[in-house]
Amino acid sequence: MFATTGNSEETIGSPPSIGQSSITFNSMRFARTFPSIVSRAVWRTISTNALKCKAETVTATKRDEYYKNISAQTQNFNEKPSGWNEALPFEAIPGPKSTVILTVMGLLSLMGLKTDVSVIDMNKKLQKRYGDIVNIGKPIGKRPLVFVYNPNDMEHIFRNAGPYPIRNGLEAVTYYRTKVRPEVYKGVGGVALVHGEEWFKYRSMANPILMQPRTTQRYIRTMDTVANDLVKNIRCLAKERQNNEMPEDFQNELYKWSLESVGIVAFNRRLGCLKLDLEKGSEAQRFITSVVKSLDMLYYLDVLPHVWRIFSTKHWKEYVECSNVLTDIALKYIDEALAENVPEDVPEHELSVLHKLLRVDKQFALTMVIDMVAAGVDTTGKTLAAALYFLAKNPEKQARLREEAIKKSSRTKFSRHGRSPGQISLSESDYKRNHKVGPNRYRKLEANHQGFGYQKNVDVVAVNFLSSRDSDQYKEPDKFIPDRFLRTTTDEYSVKNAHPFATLPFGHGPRSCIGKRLANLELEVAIAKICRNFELTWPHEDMKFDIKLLYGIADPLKLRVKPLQA
Ligand code: HEM
Repeated sequence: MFATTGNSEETIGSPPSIGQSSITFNSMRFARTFPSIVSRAVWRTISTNALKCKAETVTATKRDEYYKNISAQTQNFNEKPSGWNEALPFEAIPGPKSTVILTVMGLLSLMGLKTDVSVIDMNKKLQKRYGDIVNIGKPIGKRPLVFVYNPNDMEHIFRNAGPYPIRNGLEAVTYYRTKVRPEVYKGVGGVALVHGEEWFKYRSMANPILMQPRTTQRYIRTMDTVANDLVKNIRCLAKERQNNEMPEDFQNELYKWSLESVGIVAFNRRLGCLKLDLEKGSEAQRFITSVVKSLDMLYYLDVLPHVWRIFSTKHWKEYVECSNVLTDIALKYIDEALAENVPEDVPEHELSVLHKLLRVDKQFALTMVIDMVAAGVDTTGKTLAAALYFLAKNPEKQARLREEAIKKSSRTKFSRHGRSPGQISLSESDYKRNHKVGPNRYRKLEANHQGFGYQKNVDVVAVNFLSSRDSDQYKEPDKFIPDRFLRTTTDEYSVKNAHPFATLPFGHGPRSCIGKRLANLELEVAIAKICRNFELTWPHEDMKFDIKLLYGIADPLKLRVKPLQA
């Protein structure tokens, strides 16, 4: 059922079999060395959460009862919460309100010009000037926005988001699906886009398919072959170039890897993105270009004011062009999967993710796989880029990782949960904390919700990229210090001193990232392989990081890689 069209056969270095894979670098010791901010933070927050929002544990059979319970525990939105009358009106929230910066950025984007306004600096200034809760006003075409900088307020927002948390945004995608290609999407918006009962319906169908550990387990072997292909490409690039330095567009190579990885799950086939000699007009190349470009465009269409609603901007046209390519190729792959005619009596657990989605419904499968690709390429590709950069900058940490990878590779077996006994999750490590690629967390607070002391419906942006680098939360927050996540660390570096909501890389609650297990698997396999096969160095100035749609490296990733005998 798994079609291989990529260049996966050759295994670089050792070891070839999955039980002996280099993914097994996550030994117990290393796991103790590089654990566990997010997992612990998420675990703590989930387990103490008044709403008991354990999205990943919801099974198909129990989900209705589960969510009914959550609803019962949530406040009744028809009643004003206590303290409502004493709360201040929305207008009283301090802030620029005039959205001058966003409007200027929007107008420049309308003219097709790039802006050099640093989102990070802008937020630092806003917080300094107006405090922890800032009224941004109403940017063109958007709802009124409030930025929140304090983890206590973030906690309040997430805990009170109700059973169907609303994350507004991505209106351009919704518009495309409903108005530009209604004949394809037929009103099915997709789990990342819709809200309320409709979201709950899709998410309840998708959770048991995507969030179960055995789903991840099923793809370990193929993730391993994809990572081998990436390693092979890095070897070739190093050979071709002076000083073994990666080319300026190396980030694109990492996007190819992340698309190939998520593509395996979404389309149940190798897409062939990692072929080195990929022709410009080939389907795989068109697919990569469209995915990466459409995500680029979403910064202009979604983050900046929505001028595309008024004029058909250059960015909107490019977005539509890319989305058409993406939609048509996805449709073709889905039709090919449907043509496989999987007998109805094949048990659910033997099916691939795509075939499970197709068993629900073709429309649902289409939106789900496109959402997976849209949400799973940039995020994972940027996280890998940043992780490699920090490893290159920290040779002793890199050596420790390599040593463990090599030592444990031949002994560790995968557990039935699809993890090696000591396998760390990068979401639990400093890699991820350093690279909260999703810089902000969005929630809409509902009507009659008191919010944090202000009487009004508000769209709230929890500015997580600042809180997760706040020196009040983490000592020397910009330093790559994995030991701060050790359970045994009790000094002033320990994450135990930080607020659990200060860093939320995968969000929180029932609407948190549905691809989190998958992303962690992809990253763990790739980082282990790369570290075993190369010594990474960074002989340049420090990398700049910035935010567009996501947070990530802003300079070319010109890593130097010295091939090793793995
Ligand atoms: C390092 C990689 C990734 C990071 C950091 C990340 C982060 C996030 C975050 C922060 C959210 C919003 C959560 C919230 O609002 O509480 C989200 C949502 C989502 N992610 Fe991921 N993600 C990653 C990879 C993936 C992958 C590989 C997939 C593919 C399955 C994926 C699919 C989704 C989807 C479909 C949603 C929307 C869920 C919903 O609205 O119900 N993500 N992700």
